[in-house]
Amino acid sequence: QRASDTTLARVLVLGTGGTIAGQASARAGNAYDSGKVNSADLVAAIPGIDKLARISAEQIASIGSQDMNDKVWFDLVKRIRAAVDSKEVDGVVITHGTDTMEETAFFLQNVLDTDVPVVLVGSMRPSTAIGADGPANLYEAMRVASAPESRGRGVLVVLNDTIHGARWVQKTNTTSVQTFVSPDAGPVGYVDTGSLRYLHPAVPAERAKLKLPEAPPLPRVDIIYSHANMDAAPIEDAVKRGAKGIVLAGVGDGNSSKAAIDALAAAAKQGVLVVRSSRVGSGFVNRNVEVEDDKLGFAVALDLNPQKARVLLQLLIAGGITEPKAVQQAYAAKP
Ligand SMILES: NC(=O)C[C@H](N)C(=O)O
Repeated sequence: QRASDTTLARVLVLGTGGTIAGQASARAGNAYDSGKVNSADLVAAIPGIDKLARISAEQIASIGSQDMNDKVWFDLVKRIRAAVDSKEVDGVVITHGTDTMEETAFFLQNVLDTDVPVVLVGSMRPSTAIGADGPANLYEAMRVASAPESRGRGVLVVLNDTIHGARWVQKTNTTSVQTFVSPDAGPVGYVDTGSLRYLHPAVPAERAKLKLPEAPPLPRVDIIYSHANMDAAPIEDAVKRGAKGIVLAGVGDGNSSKAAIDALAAAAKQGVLVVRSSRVGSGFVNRNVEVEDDKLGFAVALDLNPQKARVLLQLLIAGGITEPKAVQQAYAAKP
């Protein structure tokens, strides 16, 4: 960081861990431990990144994103809001594991109310790997976060030269560096070390304007995975353990066996909010096609996959929403 660089954007890097901060382990040839390198060291190792922005780095957590949790989410929101409110930043980069990156991105999108670019970045190979993808991804995320044309696009995910929107992005491959895709919408743009291209102009976000409770945890919402020969037990168990909402990761267009649908209807009657989504990985779940949503009191997740549908339902319940109709409206919004 040089004093003469005051024309450069100010970007705050918030580290949470993940493979991008991973280090090789002796367990196996390709083994590693997530979240070992802090974000300041990740940035310092990238030649030329200081020419993109005036960078400050802080550590919020050091975890694999399989351990991502409400506390880290609330801490991220608090720090980002403080930075935005005090006008100390022009952009934010969050280093994050890829496993639950889409959930964190979607959560932040629903609760942050700012035009400042917030960009999540990770990697599929640890920092010590041959051909580590983290440095290029982080460089590109910095480019995106520091660019004025990234303003007003909501929360973004950058990996492998591609920029995705929080609503649409999902991890689709267990190991490939080309793991993130947006099956129902396509990416919002492309970035490499020399260029940044958005495919469409920024449209003002229809924000869900969801109010976060003062402190974690968010209400309990369970995802129930549907399959052949499905009985009612997993749904009845979820109700017994106090789930306030159930997201069905249904077969096909968000469907399940008669026993499971009956159990969901019984849960809905007791005031548990039920949202049907699909385990398929792309496409919309529409209302009343094979399931009588109006009659049974269900909402459908539309394009949201089960893990994102869960986050939204948690936020809605936390915000005091109790009616399936109001739930349905929130799923239709495009924050
Ligand atoms: N590629 C990765 O980042 C996977 C890792 N388990 C994580 O999500 O933290």
